[in-house]
Amino acid sequence: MQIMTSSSTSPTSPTSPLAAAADNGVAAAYFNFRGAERVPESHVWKGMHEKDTAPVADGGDAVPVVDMSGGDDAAVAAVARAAEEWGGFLLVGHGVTAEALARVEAQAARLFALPADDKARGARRPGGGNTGYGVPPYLLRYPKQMWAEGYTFPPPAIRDEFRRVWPDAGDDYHRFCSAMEEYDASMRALGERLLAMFFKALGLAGDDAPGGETERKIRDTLTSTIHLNMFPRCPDPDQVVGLAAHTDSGFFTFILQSPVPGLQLLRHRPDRWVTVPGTPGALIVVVGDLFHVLTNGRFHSVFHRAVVNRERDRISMPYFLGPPANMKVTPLVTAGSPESKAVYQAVTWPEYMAIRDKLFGTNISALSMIRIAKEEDKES
Ligand SMILES: C=C1C[C@]23C[C@H]1CC[C@H]2[C@@]12CCC[C@@](C)(C(=O)O1)[C@H]2[C@@H]3C(=O)O
Ligand SMILES: O=C(O)CCC(=O)C(=O)O
Ligand SMILES: [Fe+2]
Repeated sequence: MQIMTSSSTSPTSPTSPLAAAADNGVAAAYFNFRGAERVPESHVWKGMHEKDTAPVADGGDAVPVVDMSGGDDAAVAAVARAAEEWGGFLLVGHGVTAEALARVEAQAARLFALPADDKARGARRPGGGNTGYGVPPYLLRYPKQMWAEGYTFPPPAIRDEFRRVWPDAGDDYHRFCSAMEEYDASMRALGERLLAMFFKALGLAGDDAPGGETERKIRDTLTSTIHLNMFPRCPDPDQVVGLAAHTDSGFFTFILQSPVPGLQLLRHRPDRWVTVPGTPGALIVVVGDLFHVLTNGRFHSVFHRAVVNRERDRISMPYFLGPPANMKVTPLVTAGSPESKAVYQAVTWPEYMAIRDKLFGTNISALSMIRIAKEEDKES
């Protein structure tokens, strides 16, 4: 079995784009998952499945489902409850057909099925932003590797980015780009609708409502990032993790997961992982840390992770929505909110990522770091 790590590739093949990237700590070459008969030590996670407990008996572990088919207003109460109690939910009746979603997923599958050298042309580059084929920098810091391949890109860059993978810009390239553009257009439109629903749920909607100005500003400047995940089937799924537990850092994320389940949400008291069903045509919404801050803690971000499967490859396509890099995200405090003052410091997305990065490996969460202590609260 061949194990490719940054240390084993870089000295021997200095011309490989992956090696060059790895030298700069930007991307690591992936292990060759295809046909792996056992899990190498580099990918073994100990104690990963400790919190795998039986679902609580009272039906409380059924992931909330929000159905938009009866109109957005009718679903606002369900959105509010799910965002407050779970920080995540299944979204159905959203108008994007299961067939359209399956088409996009099929294109992602074709990208990952390309020969390793083709994908390597798209490797993350130093100074290339959060873009390219490879492990996002934050995840590179874990001592163990995850059982996944990933490709990250901002939608406006689709055509340029994938010329790296398909330099001939043939039919495969065009089919892939069109599918991703279609996914972008659908998710962006849905993102704006859901944003409006979130604001209604907060009691802040409407142009002359207290949040009207903010809502418009957020809607008009929303940025998006697509991250394609491929979790190959694994000979020993209990030893590995597809994607380690994390919260998303932006506002909120749509996740298209293939009918193969694997996404789990963390629930508390007792701590346990709840598997999100692979409902065809459903999208999963997870609340991110900056939305937690914006709503002053009323909606909360949710820890989630992806586990892998012995029989089938699994694809997920998170679509991250967030503010532009220069926007200070400031808690919205209104009469209806349980807190009468902001309990979080205003932060930009990059500032928040830097805090989270610094705290990596500690038990301190980045959100708690920017939480305003009650004493300070009284003084201000
Ligand atoms: C727009 C985003 C959102 C990012 C960073 C950037 C691109 C890649 C995203 C992820 C994907 C994997 C988990 C995560 C935690 C990671 O390390 O990279 C995500 C992160 C975040 O939500 O913070
Ligand atoms: O694979 C999934 O369902 C979730 C992916 C995810 O959480 C992420 O990429 O941030
Ligand atoms: Fe995530």
